[in-house]
Amino acid sequence: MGSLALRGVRKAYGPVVALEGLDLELRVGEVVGLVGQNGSGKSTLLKILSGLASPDRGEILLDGEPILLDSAAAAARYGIGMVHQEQSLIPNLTVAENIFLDKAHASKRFGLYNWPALNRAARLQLQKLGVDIPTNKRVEDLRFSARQQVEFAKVLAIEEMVDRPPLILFDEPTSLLTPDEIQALFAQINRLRARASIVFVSHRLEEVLEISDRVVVLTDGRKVAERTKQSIDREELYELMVGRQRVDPSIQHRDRHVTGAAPLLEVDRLASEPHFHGISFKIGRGEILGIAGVLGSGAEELCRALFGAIKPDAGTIAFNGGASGPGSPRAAVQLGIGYLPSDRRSEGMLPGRSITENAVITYGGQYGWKSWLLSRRKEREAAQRWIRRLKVKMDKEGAPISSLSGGNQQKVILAKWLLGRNLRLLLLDHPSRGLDPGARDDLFEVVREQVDKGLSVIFVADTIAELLELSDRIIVMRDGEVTAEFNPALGALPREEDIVAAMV
Ligand SMILES: Nc1ncnc2c1ncn2[C@@H]1O[C@H](COP(=O)(O)OP(=O)(O)OP(=O)(O)O)[C@@H](O)[C@H]1O
Repeated sequence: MGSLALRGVRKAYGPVVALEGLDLELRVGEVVGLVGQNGSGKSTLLKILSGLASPDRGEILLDGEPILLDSAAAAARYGIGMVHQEQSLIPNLTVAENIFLDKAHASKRFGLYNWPALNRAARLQLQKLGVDIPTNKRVEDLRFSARQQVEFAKVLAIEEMVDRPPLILFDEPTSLLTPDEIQALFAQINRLRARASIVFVSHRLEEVLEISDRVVVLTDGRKVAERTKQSIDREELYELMVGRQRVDPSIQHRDRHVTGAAPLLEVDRLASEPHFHGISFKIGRGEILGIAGVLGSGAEELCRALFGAIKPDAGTIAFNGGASGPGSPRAAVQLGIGYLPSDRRSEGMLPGRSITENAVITYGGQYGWKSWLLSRRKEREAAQRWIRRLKVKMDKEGAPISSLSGGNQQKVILAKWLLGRNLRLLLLDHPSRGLDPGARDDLFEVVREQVDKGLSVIFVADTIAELLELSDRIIVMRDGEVTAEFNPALGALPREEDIVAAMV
């Protein structure tokens, strides 16, 4: 049995202290759940453990001996590997190549692959997970969940390289998986548990409590609680993290009323092959339409089409009484349509620019151009109001957006849309992905408040619980078609299993 320990670890980025005085023990046979608000230091800790960042102070001990983790290769030599949230696979290489990509493997001679040996070795890795994926298939041709298993197998291949039990780090591994796929992942983690130490980072507290033996809570870079799974429940964990009690959202839902039936948007037999076809629905002013669908259901592309980013092949979009929907994102913005994409990093932000610049980028100029200084000041003040309201954790507004933690970047991108004075329809594609549970509740509160003032929202949900919590109406999509429609605003809350049945 071995153990890895952090002692007094500190890490700062300029004036921002990301981790302070952190002591943590990771033992073989144990899953440690790591939770904390956005910006509390979780990613920084994972980076330190995987050799991607070095602590400023403190030490890392392996079986009591100090070790230096100054690169990913050094971490791999000690048996440490990370299953990344955004997968690290190379799409046009085969499964086998990806599994052994960064490892010197015996199946490579004189720079050339011995393909049979490589495929055999890859099959062995996949067998450890109990999965059967063709090892000569290119990764781009696999479903997302299969790609994640390859990612997992790639990390597990570290096991053969070292003579000690591995430490496997999972960074929000479930956010793109279906409930069944999550259970399959948990079964694999359970199988692995006996011969590895595992760190599981997630904002989904139920899942953390299900899979972890011990839960560690970080606040502002410090460990504020460490509990065994038996000694804590979801509510207490939420309170420890967020610093307040959770309000039951179902009560808020009952209090909401749909403000008007006049349709703001009418979609009729809309199609964009191969993504979706025959999609028809209406959404009224002040209404929240939730869309359920797994990856590949077409829900994401539908949002893009409503924002004018994908041209439909057939059907019509009538917005606000107009005959046609937006022909381009620019036209969408002018019509009062906002869109929070699920891939915020590549589509939603300008990484080199400051937090404020990112917030005002879309609606710059909405206070007029006459008095330039006055308008800019109003713009900034409006941005600052939203940034405060959404509790963006930052050093200063002039800092680059890329210096924020993932969840806080997301809040800024959301603020960018909320700034729009003529915003009528907001398309939210997985808005809570990456947000901590408190931030997620704050976001939903903001959405409800804006909807009460007449904003309409289309929202592709991360989980069914969220869908039920926020939506007035729900449509379910599968393989590009609407397979079911539910109407919780009329009082009948659909059953979770009915929604799932229409999804998969
Ligand atoms: N490269 C960087 N430059 C400046 N500050 C940084 C940098 N990376 C992280 N930080 C800061 O360190 C703190 C911790 O960030 P970290 O990404 O570890 O948080 P997190 O808990 O993973 O958040 P999230 O849940 O949003 O992913 C934050 O205040 C963040 O702004």
